[in-house]
Amino acid sequence: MTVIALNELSASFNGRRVLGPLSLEVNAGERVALVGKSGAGKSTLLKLAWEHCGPEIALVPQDLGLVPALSVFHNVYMGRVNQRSSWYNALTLLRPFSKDRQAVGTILKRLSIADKQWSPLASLSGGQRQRVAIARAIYQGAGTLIADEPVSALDGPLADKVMALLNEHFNSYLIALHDVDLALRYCDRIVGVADGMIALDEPSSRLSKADILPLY
Ligand SMILES: Nc1ncnc2c1ncn2[C@@H]1O[C@H](COP(=O)(O)OP(=O)(O)OP(=O)(O)O)[C@@H](O)[C@H]1O
Repeated sequence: MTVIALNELSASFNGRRVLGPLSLEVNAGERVALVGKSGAGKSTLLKLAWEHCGPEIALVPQDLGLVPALSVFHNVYMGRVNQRSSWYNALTLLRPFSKDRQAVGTILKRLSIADKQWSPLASLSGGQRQRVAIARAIYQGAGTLIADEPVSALDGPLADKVMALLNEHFNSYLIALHDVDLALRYCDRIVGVADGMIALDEPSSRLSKADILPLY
């Protein structure tokens, strides 16, 4: 089964083509890293992919899409806001139900930010905010994830921990990663983008770092 299917996709800004035309499929069970240098077109590709295939696919956008005025809990809860009735959401805004507090707390604990559950998002660091956006995606409960550099603000051991958690929660994903070692370690397939086109598409098991570095 295909979970992400893009057919002859292209994108232009101000009359300049920055992506495609390209086609890309991600099958259920495939964890795909999108790699390539800055400006290659990865974010544009991910945005279009989510527009074509969302909203049942979880998303971690590059700008995270969090609400600074809300608590960490409520930002994570947003992952399920469309799955709940409006009265349930209104009550949650005032006084969250204990089962939701627990479920969110468990995810935050795995991301080493359980102590921040009731902090305003605005008081968090960049790396902590990134983990809140990841928690929201996990809480959504979708099987597939699209994420744009979701661990870019995390140090080495934490980035490893978070990638392992994503592999635990998502059966399939398409994730832009600038860290080639992480891509090779956690993803089954590497798709390289250069000048808005797919320049590499291989199983990770057939690639070494040296095969990917020419894309940069
Ligand atoms: N809103 C926009 N208006 C004009 N040009 C844009 C816009 N967004 C992206 N571009 C251009 O499209 C091209 C691809 O950008 P994109 O953000 O997709 O690259 P990227 O590979 O994700 O880069 P990075 O790794 O730095 O995030 C770049 O040349 C960029 O300048």
